[in-house]
Amino acid sequence: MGLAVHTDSGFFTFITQSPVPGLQLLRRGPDRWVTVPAPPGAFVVVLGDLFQLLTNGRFRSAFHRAVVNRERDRISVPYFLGPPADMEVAPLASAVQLGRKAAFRAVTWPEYMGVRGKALRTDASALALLQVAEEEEDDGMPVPPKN
Ligand SMILES: O=C(O)CCC(=O)C(=O)O
Ligand SMILES: [Fe+2]
Repeated sequence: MGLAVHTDSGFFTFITQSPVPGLQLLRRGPDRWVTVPAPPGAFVVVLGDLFQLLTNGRFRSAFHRAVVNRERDRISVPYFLGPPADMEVAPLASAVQLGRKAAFRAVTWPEYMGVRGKALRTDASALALLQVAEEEEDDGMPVPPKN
């Protein structure tokens, strides 16, 4: 089973993989897929959308995908770390520059998942739907690449 390009929802994802690589991260400018090595015992840490929201866009969630091959089985175990379900996540005051507005509205993780479902149906990104002002590094909301 492979996985189409996406960002994760929580703060961080910790992924451990069998020795068959398949996880790929998108590097920007120019866009290219980079295969993440899978040394035994290693965990890959992926930043998710709620971390981007929390840091007001200072840290960006990473587009990634998983590719598989017919020759060798690949197993990966992701652990999704995020806030408790009833906790509202909003941009940290210390991440918003003086005189600027928070770029995103506050959401809980379950509320974010609802927005993400809506985003999937409309081809938008969940973070774009939660955005209320421009991000500080104003190079626009990243657009997911085509697979
Ligand atoms: O299979 C992998 O290494 C990635 C899994 C993943 O991206 C996810 O479950 O969100
Ligand atoms: Fe993922």
